Amino acid sequence: MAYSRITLGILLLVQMAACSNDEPYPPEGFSSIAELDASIELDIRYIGNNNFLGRPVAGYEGAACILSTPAASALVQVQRSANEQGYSLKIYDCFRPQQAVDNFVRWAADADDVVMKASMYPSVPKEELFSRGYIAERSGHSRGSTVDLTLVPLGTHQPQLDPFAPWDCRASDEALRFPDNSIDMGTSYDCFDVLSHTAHPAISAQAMANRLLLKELMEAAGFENYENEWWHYTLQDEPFPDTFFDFPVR
Ligand SMILES: C[C@@H](N)C(=O)N[C@H](C)C(=O)O
Ligand SMILES: [Zn+2]
Repeated sequence: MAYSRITLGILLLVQMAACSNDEPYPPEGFSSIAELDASIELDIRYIGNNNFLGRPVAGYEGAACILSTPAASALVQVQRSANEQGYSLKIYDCFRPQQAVDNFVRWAADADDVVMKASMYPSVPKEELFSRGYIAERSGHSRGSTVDLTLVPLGTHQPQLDPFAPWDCRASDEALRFPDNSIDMGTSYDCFDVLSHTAHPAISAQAMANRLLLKELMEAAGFENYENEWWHYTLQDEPFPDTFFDFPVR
């Protein structure tokens, strides 16, 4: 009798595991950009060390861009328009699970963990990154229709780099910033600084023209820029405006 109960229990566990493996991925209502348009370059920063923490972030199991299906389809339109002008989109982050945001919050609470401070937030005290609007505790990314991205010349690729070298994300000389095949946007991605505010006047005329080109292309497809970060766009007509999802990125 005891043996058959154990057997039944094991069978139930096996069945539960099989069911959970059968769940569709990405979940209903979401799409993977690589499946819709493989020409869009992916440089998903939070899966590795090249980010403001200097280490992989919780919830990133693959270098994928998952977005709500309307946001993903709109981005494919943007890619077509960018291609006509000799550029491709390059994506740094898309859907961001709540566990990743919680990881940012834990990281921010550790005042001793400042490995990337000099290169990525040199002029902002770490404890003010949230209050100054550079990172959010409830992020639009977790609603699935927000994307961090740039424009790259067609045919180029992200160069290899040492994320821990003494880069300066605000340097006017591009060679001193993190190497990136992005066109010059005035600062590096995730450079938490006033110079990253989209309309900040102290960047070069070329960098401002490049930011405005990205903005025009994105707005034409229904996205809205966040004024504190030239790279951050949200689909205005987002399908899940009140839901913060927590499935992993893969
Ligand atoms: C962390 C940065 N890439 C970003 O997306 N910031 C905004 C404010 C957010 O966290 O939603
Ligand atoms: Zn963002």
